[in-house]
Amino acid sequence: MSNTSLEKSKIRILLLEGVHQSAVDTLNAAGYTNIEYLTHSLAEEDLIEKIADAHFVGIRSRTQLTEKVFESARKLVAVGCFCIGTNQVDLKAATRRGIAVFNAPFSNTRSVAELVLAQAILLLRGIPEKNAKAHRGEWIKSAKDSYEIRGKKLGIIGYGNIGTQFSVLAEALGMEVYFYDVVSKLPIGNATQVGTMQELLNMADVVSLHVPETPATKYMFKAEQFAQMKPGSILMNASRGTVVDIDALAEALGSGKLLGAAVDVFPVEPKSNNEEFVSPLREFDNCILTPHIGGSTMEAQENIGREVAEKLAMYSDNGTSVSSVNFPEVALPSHPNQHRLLHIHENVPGVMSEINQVFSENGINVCGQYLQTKEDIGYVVVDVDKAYGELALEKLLQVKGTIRCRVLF
Ligand SMILES: NC(=O)c1ccc[n+]([C@@H]2O[C@H](COP(=O)([O-])OP(=O)(O)OC[C@H]3O[C@@H](n4cnc5c(N)ncnc54)[C@H](O)[C@@H]3O)[C@@H](O)[C@H]2O)c1
Ligand SMILES: O=C(O)[C@H](O)COP(=O)(O)O
Repeated sequence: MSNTSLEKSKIRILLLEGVHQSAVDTLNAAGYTNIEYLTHSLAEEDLIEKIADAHFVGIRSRTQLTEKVFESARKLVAVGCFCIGTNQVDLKAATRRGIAVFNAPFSNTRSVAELVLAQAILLLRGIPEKNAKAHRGEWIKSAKDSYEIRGKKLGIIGYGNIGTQFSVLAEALGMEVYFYDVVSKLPIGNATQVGTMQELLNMADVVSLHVPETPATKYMFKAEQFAQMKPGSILMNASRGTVVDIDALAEALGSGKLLGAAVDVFPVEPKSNNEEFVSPLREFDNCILTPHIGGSTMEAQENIGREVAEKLAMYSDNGTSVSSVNFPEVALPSHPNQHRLLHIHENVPGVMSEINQVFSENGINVCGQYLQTKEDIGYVVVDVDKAYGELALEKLLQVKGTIRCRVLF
């Protein structure tokens, strides 16, 4: 598969799921105007049809980029996830095809941390239930099961960008913070890392999940973990819907084991705002249900739009792959008066020597060369005199192990 440098007006960009206007503005400012903008996600068949012509696609957490979808994405150069999670993308399938995947690892983390902090306060005061009842005409003026957040123990599972920010905010309100993570982490403030999840669950008044979706986190929170929680404690999940067994949570709420819960992410989420939200948790007034809006603030979305669009434009303009989640990371200078060859290949012995032979055997002077490998793939970028760009591309495409190669003018 190959690509020569396309005029920017011919580079087709498909943006889905209503990414912020800042993404469009950033791409336009970089000269990319051939943009199809949709406010919703697409069902697999429609996506397969639309993505066939796209060079770049921008998605959020809802769009599933599967092996089957990539199979039809013959022109696709890169994917921009305008969010943190990349579990909706078959990264192996993308990598095998030399498609770089980018995301926005930080921009919405503060928004999530603020939301869970607010939820912890509301749940400890029994507000969701009192509010729901008041809407139905009931008046529950009572201090029963109503607590201050000050002095309570917060247990964070997954002490990454969101977990650490929540930790700092919670300490500022007087919480005692403990965390469990598979990696040894530097505690921020006075937080304490504990050795096992059970230890955390046995002591925490509020438990909050902030892990990514991985095979190890899939249903990591089920009946066994609810049994280990303190009676009258709270569970919050703004990570991924597959992390918690929802039936076990419904059971823990139904039995009165938990004081309350807050859930922002679900194993199955409606595909659009027009679809009904179905969940066994709907019956519980002491469970805050939010439609996967942890990162949905104006600030976060605007920043994400700009950040990911910049990464896509940069990769398209000069091959820079810094902060890609699946690709060797190469930071590249501009290449005035030269042609830049971007060669993605299987990371096996012999490929680089064959690539270098292409230049020596054809008398092509190399003006700059940058190489990085990551697991199964290698990414070499070679700048040559502009007289030789086309020839070098033709020869590089014949190198055994080539996944794709394009030249930038
Ligand atoms: N609700 C939302 O709108 C929303 C918004 C942003 C992010 N998220 C979700 O939150 C997740 C966390 O975001 P982040 O920015 O803090 O990610 P991060 O990568 O910075 O942190 C994740 C932490 O989880 C830890 N971890 C991984 N596997 C674990 C396991 N099995 N047990 C314990 N700890 C484990 C990691 O070591 C890391 O410290 C994202 O992956 C995303 O799925 C949801
Ligand atoms: O991974 C993320 O950043 C969050 O789940 C937010 O996803 P969204 O962009 O679909 O709201």
